[in-house]
Amino acid sequence: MATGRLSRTFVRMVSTGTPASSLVSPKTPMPPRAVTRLGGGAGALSSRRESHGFYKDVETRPRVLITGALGQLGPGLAQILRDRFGRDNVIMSDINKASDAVLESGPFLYADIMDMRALREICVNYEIDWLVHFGALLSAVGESNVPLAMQVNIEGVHNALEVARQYKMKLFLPSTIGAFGPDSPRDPTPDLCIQRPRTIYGVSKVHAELMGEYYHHKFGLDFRSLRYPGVISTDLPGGGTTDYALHMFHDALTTKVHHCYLRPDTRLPMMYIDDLLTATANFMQAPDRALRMRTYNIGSVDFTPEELAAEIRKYVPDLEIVYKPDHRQEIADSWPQRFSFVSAEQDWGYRPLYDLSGMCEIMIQSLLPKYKSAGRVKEEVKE
Ligand SMILES: NC(=O)C1=CN([C@@H]2O[C@H](COP(=O)(O)OP(=O)(O)OC[C@H]3O[C@@H](n4cnc5c(N)ncnc54)[C@H](O)[C@@H]3O)[C@@H](O)[C@H]2O)C=CC1
Ligand SMILES: CC(=O)[C@H](N)C(=O)O
Repeated sequence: MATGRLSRTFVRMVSTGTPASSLVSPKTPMPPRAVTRLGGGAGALSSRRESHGFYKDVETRPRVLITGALGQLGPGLAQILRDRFGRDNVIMSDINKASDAVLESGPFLYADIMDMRALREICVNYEIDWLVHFGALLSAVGESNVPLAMQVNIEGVHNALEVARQYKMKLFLPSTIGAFGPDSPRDPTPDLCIQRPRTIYGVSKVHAELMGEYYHHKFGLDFRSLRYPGVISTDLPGGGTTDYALHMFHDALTTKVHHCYLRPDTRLPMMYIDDLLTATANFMQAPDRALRMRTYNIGSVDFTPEELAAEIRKYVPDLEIVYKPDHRQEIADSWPQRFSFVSAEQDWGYRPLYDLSGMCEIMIQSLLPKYKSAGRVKEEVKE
């Protein structure tokens, strides 16, 4: 069948609500772990692992499902895991419609994390070994819709935990600097300290950390979590408090004016996406014996809006920042200013590569050609 025809069929299946587990991009039929040795046609996915004959590959080539994979972090993590475990062993899923680029890149499914039956079906039918649970509402969006944030960030986590327990999968779900609050030590914030966050996002993440650790101790679930700082990437973020930093890069290259919703001296921990995704993949692969804890802080730099602006002005000297703090200021004021990640360094060899100037350099280098080709770069930028 022609790809174009299959593609339209896929879109129709999504929009008419066909059960999640039956939706695989036909552009990317999902073969078993190692098609070459199976010798069957692509797409001849069996529900019985022994028919693949690759039991021992579970360690080195696990099959991974990523929920909420269409956000800021999912596509990048899918890419890294596909490089390590094979394209078809990493299935992206979300409740949003995937772009052509995502559909071309590997298997994609519709999966709502609130739909427990569909999650079960996917995990059984596609023999999922590792569940990466990214589906969530971030801090600013969460505050504007608390009931939905409670559903997605709390009930969704319950579903992920239960599915992972029932089918003996490894579960990774990220936590955040937002899991700390104004009573936590903020400079630096260690792994273990008082956690009394003031946002529904933070509360739900502390809940996820504690529930994951409880499932680990009670049921032996291989639960792992990293507390991420604000993530800097060329892809735009999904509604958090740290988002200003990404928008500042985009505004610098286009309008040269950034309206900042935080005060100029608001310090927050941040890191570049490549460091974060590599760390996540390494942490998931780290031997269990190396982990003294199930939840670790990671990070690399911390800066304020005025420090970031000063660094970006090395490329765009006339960048103007207009400060107009809003409700997100209160959230930022309750979060860590500097993050301690010595335990991650000691236990499983965490090593970030990008400092503030390296991060700015790669962001400008990556964004500039895109904006130039779109004819949106306002004037000369120092490369
Ligand atoms: N991006 C960041 O700076 C940080 C992210 N994190 C965590 O990393 C994870 C991924 O973050 P991002 O990619 O930035 O988030 P994002 O907001 O960009 O994407 C979240 C995705 O979840 C999906 N989603 C929402 N409701 C869903 C549902 N019911 N079922 C399935 N999917 C659903 C959305 O469609 C969206 O594609 C989240 O758990 C977040 O809390 C933690 C700290 C920092
Ligand atoms: C740090 C985060 O968890 C996220 N970027 C947010 O600002 O909500």
